[in-house]
Amino acid sequence: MKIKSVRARVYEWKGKTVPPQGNFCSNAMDLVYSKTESMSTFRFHSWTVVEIETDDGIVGLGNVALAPRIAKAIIDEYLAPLVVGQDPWDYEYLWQRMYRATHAWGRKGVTMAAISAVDLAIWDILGKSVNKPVFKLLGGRTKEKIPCYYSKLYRTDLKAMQEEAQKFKDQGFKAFKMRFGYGPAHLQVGVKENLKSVEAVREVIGYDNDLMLECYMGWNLEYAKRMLPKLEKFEPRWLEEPVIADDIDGYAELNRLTSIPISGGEHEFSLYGFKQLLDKKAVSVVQYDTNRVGGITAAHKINALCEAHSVPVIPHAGQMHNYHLTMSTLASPMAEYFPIFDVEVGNELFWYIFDGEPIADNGFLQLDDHKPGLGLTLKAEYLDQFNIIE
Ligand SMILES: O=C(O)[C@H](O)[C@H](O)[C@@H](O)CO
Ligand SMILES: [Mg+2]
Repeated sequence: MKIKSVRARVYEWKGKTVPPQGNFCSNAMDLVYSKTESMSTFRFHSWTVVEIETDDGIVGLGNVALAPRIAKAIIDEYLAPLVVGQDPWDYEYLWQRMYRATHAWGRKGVTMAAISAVDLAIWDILGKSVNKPVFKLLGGRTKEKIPCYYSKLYRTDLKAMQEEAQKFKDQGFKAFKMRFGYGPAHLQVGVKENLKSVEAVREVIGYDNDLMLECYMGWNLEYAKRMLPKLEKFEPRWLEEPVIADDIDGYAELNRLTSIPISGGEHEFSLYGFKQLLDKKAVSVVQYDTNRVGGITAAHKINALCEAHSVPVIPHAGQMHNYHLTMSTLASPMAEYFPIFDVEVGNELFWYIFDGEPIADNGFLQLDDHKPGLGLTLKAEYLDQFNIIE
């Protein structure tokens, strides 16, 4: 079997979007003075879809959501020529080819995200060519079904957050991730507002359910050190991305400082990036995203590294490409889950592009032992709400 063609298209959403309400989500831009709403930098309203076809007609589907137009350019210009004509079963060789050929300017960020999308499509081909789901090629079924946590609860008004938490608690979720809305720039008022939101959500979900707290790189080391002691009484399962991804020593100091596990990784890339996080004991929960970190070829290696360090892997953002990794290892106890809703920040946009994503049932996800590859197809229903760039 040989790779015959690589097609990368950008799906740009032109449909309705719900503008962020309230103090929506603390984020890395909060500390940078600007007249625009700080979260406006972090929109995922377009997505790159990669289709790789083999000479015997199998089509593998990959995707990438970081800097989609740039990712497409990198795939078209640099990565496609490296894999066309090659055997997809030589996936490690192909991965190294893409990684090393772009090493002078790649390694992390959008280049690794582009490599991830190609690698996902290759693994989709491998599964389809032997009529097995990808997780059966990685380690098989390690769970009867995958526990997942409800991930949204952006910082709107407290009553709305409580209603949202109640709605999904009633749907059987046993774990919830909420977003802080305030950081260092909001002074003591922001500290109080952050604590009020955690108290409000705990009031609804109680202490028999897990609560995770998301900072999305919006704090800094000094602010996090002030906040952590105040948060301990709420018994969070983890505090996520309290500092920017490059502040690995900051992560490590926080992770040593308190009983609250520090999590991160959705903005880290490659096996080497996670070796550094783990060697420095910078995180207690690893959250790579398989469509960013280097695809399944890289994520599978990182799962083994996390197992050796006894650090759980709970990949960022759910989605099928992550569920196969979670299903295939005991090192990954659960998955993130974004339910489908009107397009807002855009984490949920994949629901409008792909068919085949599992719907959570009573806080669990199920994968099909007999659905080959990643198990996704392209959805036709919303095509008229996308501009598609070939
Ligand atoms: O962990 C997450 O789900 C991410 O940080 C979100 O993708 C981001 O949009 C902030 O909520
Ligand atoms: Mg996050």
